[in-house]
Amino acid sequence: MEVDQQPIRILVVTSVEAERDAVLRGLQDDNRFTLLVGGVGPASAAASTAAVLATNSYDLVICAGICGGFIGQAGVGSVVVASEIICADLGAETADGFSDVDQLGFGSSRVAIDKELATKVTEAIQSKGLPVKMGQVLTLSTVTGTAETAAALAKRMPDAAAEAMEGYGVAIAAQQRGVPVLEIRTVSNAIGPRDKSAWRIKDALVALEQASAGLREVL
Ligand SMILES: O=C(O)c1cccc(C(=O)CC[C@H]2O[C@@H](n3cnc4c(=O)[nH]cnc43)[C@H](O)[C@@H]2O)c1
Repeated sequence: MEVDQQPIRILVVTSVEAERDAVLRGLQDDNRFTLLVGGVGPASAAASTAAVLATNSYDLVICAGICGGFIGQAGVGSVVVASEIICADLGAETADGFSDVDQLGFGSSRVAIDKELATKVTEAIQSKGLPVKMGQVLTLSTVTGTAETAAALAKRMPDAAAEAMEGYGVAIAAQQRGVPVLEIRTVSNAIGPRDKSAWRIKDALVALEQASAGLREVL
């Protein structure tokens, strides 16, 4: 007996409405995608995502939005597709520095990504003419706001490309349901001294729209 192939169902979680609207413009009414505004920060993102996944079935969850880029890794206006999602402040401060929960023996602060899928998405976004890289995306509850903290974080996490505030929450909710997850971020600001007036939010939202158009074509 031949079984009809069902279309893939994808849940995209953003933190705020402006990000959701940018993603929606890029997706152009593609009904395979459901958009959720999950709120700012990992707790709100996790709870919102888990609530939707409890009553609906999806094949893929994507955390999408704007982010800060590490200087020399991801420039303003560029796109980062997560190779790994890492909660960078989940652990303990010790006399010898930061210990993550993996070292403490309490689970993991890292969520793995399907590299083949992330590579396909990265290539599709690149085909839209956008600067894009695959790299670790950190989740933090507190936005980095000084040069000193930025330097310390870059030293502790040398392979990180970007930081944002929701990826790990979305990823844990998806992981607990056995659903694969991606994180796609566009860079609005360099990570460092806080100056929100310098954030290029409009440019990052335009890049998010274009990246979402690429996403639609590859999935
Ligand atoms: O003010 C606006 O018009 C506006 C439009 C869209 C988004 C925003 C946000 O403030 C989004 C907050 C969201 O952005 C992520 N983010 C951006 N830069 C950083 C950063 O340097 N470090 C950490 N997170 C960053 C984060 O995920 C926030 O939830 C405003």
